[in-house]
Amino acid sequence: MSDVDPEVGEKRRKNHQSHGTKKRCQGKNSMNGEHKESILEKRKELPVYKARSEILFECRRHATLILVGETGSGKTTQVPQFLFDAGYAKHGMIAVTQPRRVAATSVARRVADEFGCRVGEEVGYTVRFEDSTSHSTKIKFMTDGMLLRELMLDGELRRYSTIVLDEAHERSLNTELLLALVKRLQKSRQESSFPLKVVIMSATLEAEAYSRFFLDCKIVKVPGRMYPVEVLYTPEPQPDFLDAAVVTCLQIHLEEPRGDVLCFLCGQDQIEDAAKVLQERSRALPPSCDKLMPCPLYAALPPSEQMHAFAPAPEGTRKIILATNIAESSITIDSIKYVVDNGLVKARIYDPKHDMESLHEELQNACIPISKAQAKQRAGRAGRVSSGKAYRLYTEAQFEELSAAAVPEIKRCRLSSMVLQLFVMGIDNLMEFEFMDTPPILLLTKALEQLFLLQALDKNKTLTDLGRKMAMLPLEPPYAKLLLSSSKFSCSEEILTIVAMLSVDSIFFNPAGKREEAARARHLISSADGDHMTYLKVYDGWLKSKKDREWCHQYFINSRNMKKVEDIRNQLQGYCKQGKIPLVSCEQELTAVARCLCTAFYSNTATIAPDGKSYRMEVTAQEVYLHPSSVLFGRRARSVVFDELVLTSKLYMRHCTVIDVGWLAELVPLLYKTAGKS
Ligand SMILES: Nc1ncnc2c1ncn2[C@@H]1O[C@H](COP(=O)(O)OP(=O)(O)OP(=O)(O)O)[C@@H](O)[C@H]1O
Repeated sequence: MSDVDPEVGEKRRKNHQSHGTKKRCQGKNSMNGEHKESILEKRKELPVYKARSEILFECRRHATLILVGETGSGKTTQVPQFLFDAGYAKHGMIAVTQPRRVAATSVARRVADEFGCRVGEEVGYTVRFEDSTSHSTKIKFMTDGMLLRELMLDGELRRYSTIVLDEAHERSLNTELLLALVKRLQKSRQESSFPLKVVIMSATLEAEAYSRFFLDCKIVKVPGRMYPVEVLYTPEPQPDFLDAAVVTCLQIHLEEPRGDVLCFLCGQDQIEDAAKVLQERSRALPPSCDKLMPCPLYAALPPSEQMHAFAPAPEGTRKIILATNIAESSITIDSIKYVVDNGLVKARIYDPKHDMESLHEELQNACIPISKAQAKQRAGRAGRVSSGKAYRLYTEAQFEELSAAAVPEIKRCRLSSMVLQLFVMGIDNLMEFEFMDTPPILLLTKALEQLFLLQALDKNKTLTDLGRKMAMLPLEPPYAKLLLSSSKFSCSEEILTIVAMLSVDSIFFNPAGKREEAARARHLISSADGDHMTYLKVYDGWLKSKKDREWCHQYFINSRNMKKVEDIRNQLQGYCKQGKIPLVSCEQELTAVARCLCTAFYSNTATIAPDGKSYRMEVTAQEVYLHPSSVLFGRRARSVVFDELVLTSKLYMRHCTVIDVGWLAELVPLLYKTAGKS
């Protein structure tokens, strides 16, 4: 493979295009000469473009390359095109992984535009439930979860000549697993006639640690950034981040020159609250002032609505994008000039000892401080097409106290899903498997134990048929087991609804000032059998109302989330059909649903204590409480099964359903007989 001169690269591309489909020249995205020239001019200004020869030179010499360059310097958009121009896509595709779907889809659009094709032609993307690639695709953006899925089906990944792991500083379980598996795959392919090229990229990565893991591979550091970003801190710590964020956005709107704002908040609830407050306060703005347009951006938002954040605002309007950390890395929204950073991120931390997720602060604001690397990434969303400002809603001293990088998920999350994926790939000796950061033994043991009790592994720690099927579903193992067992209990239609309902943030509104009214309305639609059965009633009621917004309003139900539920339900139904899981309904025989829940959430069962308030878990005798949001709260149900245990001020059971403990020995003999509870 030879390095190519940039102009030659352009020529090669032109030639390549002339062999392509006629559609490209006729399609919407075919570029006129002026647009093409201006894009090429902009590309040439990027720091990464200037380092092109060096990058390709080192790429040729080394199997693995680590590339570090400032945010916005051009890593994501340029490097895949350099590799293409240098011929790396001749014998296989170039895969570029992204931690999130919004990044994969938006970056693919930009690169397709620069490349001069339509998305899905030479440049495409694959994210969960959406594949925009074709036979002509050479550069494929994808979430790291999708590449893992492909690895499970084809362990050699022979369709790819090159894998670019972008935003590798984000140590999610998926990135972690990919780093380890790609290293392993590279070793096995090195000996074949089809070696695998690996490029690892980020603006904020501890390059030396990654280099050590990849056998002291080459690090290329690209100097320079596009435009300066001025960082401003608050003089005092902020007691209320939501209020501080709203006030800062309004201040920017009143005092700063044109340019959109990207404001980081924790989760959908905060975003919706902030959008409402901004909407209300903007009515009091002087008529001479530009209009203000709040624009939510979070993972649960349908992709078509997420795209509003990327579209230009109407003339005379300033867009305020209210986003979770899905907008933290990789994406460019070209109009962003100001970033407001609350310094927090929603995070769950798993406690293996008690087998529960602990949430920090109160449930609604389950946030932990971000790392310095994340703060840098957030600020880096400005300064990409012009200079910008980052308003940090914390003091400089608080910034200095932040850890350099986030704790990798492999050290703090439930690992059962990851372990199951490894087993499907034939990797069952976890102690010898080379992770970049070794997971704590307790987390691994808990994962193995959970998979055994879910019958995904047998007593010899061998993957079962059920385990293999579970791994193919895009769900955490207990939910996958729930769905796979449901036809045996003749309630797959009901379980599909429940799993879809549990996949969205919350379907109930609980607005401040109207809490009692909301509770009364919820009571009218609740089921005395518990939360899961209430979800069934709500979904049924919503369908019968013909998805009426007024009906949702009456019961304080989030109609947008209900649509999301329907969407997820349809997708899961598709998986059931593929996996030949019969779709059957138990009609009104809801005991079947409760029994099915026990098989998946086998250890999450509890019985009321003599005080009539607390509960004792059946297996561990741990003291737990019904969460106040449960419809069973205050109803003194005798025994319950629940799907989540969370620690706030007490240990709370969330999503609870009434059961008969007598079922357990029959349904989960592996646990209840050995625990002497039968
Ligand atoms: N959609 C877009 N509209 C306008 N300009 C864009 C767009 N996408 C990218 N750019 C330009 O290309 C530059 C490089 O973006 P790119 O995503 O490749 O940078 P990066 O180095 O990967 O950044 P990060 O580390 O933040 O992911 C941006 O700074 C911007 O100038």
